[in-house]
Amino acid sequence: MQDPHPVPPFTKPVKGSVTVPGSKSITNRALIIAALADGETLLENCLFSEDTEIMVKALQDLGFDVRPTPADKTIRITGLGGDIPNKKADLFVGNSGTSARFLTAFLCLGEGGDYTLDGVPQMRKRPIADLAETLNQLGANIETTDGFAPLRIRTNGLEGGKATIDATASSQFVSALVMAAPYAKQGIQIEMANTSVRRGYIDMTLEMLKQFGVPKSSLSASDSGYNIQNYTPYQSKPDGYLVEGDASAASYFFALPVVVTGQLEIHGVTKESLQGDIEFSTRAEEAGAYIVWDERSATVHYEPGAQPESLEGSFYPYSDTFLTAAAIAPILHGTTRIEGIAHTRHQECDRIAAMADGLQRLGQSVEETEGSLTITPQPLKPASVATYHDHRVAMSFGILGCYDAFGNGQPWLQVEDPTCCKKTFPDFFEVLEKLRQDSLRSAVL
Ligand SMILES: O=C(O)C1=C[C@@H](OP(=O)(O)O)[C@@H](O)[C@H](O)C1
Ligand SMILES: C=C(OP(=O)(O)O)C(=O)O
Repeated sequence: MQDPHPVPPFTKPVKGSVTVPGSKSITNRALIIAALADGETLLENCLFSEDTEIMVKALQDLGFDVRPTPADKTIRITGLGGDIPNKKADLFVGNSGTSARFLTAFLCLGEGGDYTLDGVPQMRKRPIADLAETLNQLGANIETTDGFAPLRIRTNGLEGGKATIDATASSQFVSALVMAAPYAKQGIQIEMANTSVRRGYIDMTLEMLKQFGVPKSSLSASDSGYNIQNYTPYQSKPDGYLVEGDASAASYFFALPVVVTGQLEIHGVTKESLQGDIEFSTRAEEAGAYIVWDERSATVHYEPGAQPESLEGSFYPYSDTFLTAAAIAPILHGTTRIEGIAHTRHQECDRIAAMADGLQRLGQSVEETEGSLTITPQPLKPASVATYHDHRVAMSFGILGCYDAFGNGQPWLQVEDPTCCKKTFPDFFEVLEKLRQDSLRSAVL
């Protein structure tokens, strides 16, 4: 793929269908849970991307039998009931937050192990100290490097019991603890140090514990914390566990008709998703889209000539999608103000700064605070947009680039380092181009 990638605009309303890849959050949780269960699990509709390959490779490095078959989107994995076979391993987690946090807690369950866990330079800046501290309160032995990766983890099983966590920086800390909890000697009772935590992701984790056989009576959740009992092992799923389509990835396709008008079927999504990011569909409706839901798909309609409304308010619960909203703000009517996103300054990159930079290059008026971004549309200028190794920056601006800003069908927005979307959606730009071609063809028919 050319770098920077000139995004070819849609010159006709979108008309077609797209299937979103499997959910990253669910694939990586299911891998951890299935590795802890006793026996073989078949995971279906898995995501095959950098973040899930990192998790698969880490589990293989730990001695698990994990067999991915990308052609049919399945992964077979044999769980060992809480045992971790290899006692020494140096794990590489790239820039995958879920892998880094989930594996840290998972490793602590092993007996007699000595591990290191490290990633790319950006991972060495992403928060993990609060998780390590809480695990140490629960009997683990984790050394950080001044509060960050690389970590050294020496293991002797996890005692568990009561601990406090500050999960302001990442909800993944709590999800990591919750998934390990049934194998901690005393279970885990987590008290939240404060109430600002993105509960949707923890609810997803608790729901998956139940799907893998943990009885409801062994789990309790309240505003102040979570209590997960021990001796509630996961049940393997030899007949299959179906991973939902990725709701964060779906946000790009909920936004596309708002940008280019038309009608788009999105397959693999469900309104009753385990993933909070499905709420972006409601924001697309606020912008003027009309959505019809089916059991496993949604059809998004946007009438040519409609005036897309601006978006306002908190994206805190589903902040992976704030970038989608920010990128389409230039074509919305009025000022878009996005709040509740301070924590995204410590993710794949400083996401607020990255979006502000790209939008300014495109001629937009942008104001940022520590936790918000305000975009007032201005005439668009052709530009090349930096993506800071962040898949969501690349994909979001990819959607804006589909807008035929100058009415001549010529690319005007270039996405730098477009292959960074391999983190969660390796063929994103190919899928977008196919939709454009399909839309051209349907317009001719
Ligand atoms: O638990 C998960 O699967 C995720 C939680 C969120 O992270 P933080 O809670 O660290 O913001 C989200 O941004 C990430 O893409 C996936
Ligand atoms: C923040 C993200 O990922 P992670 O934290 O899993 O690296 C993301 O995918 O937007």
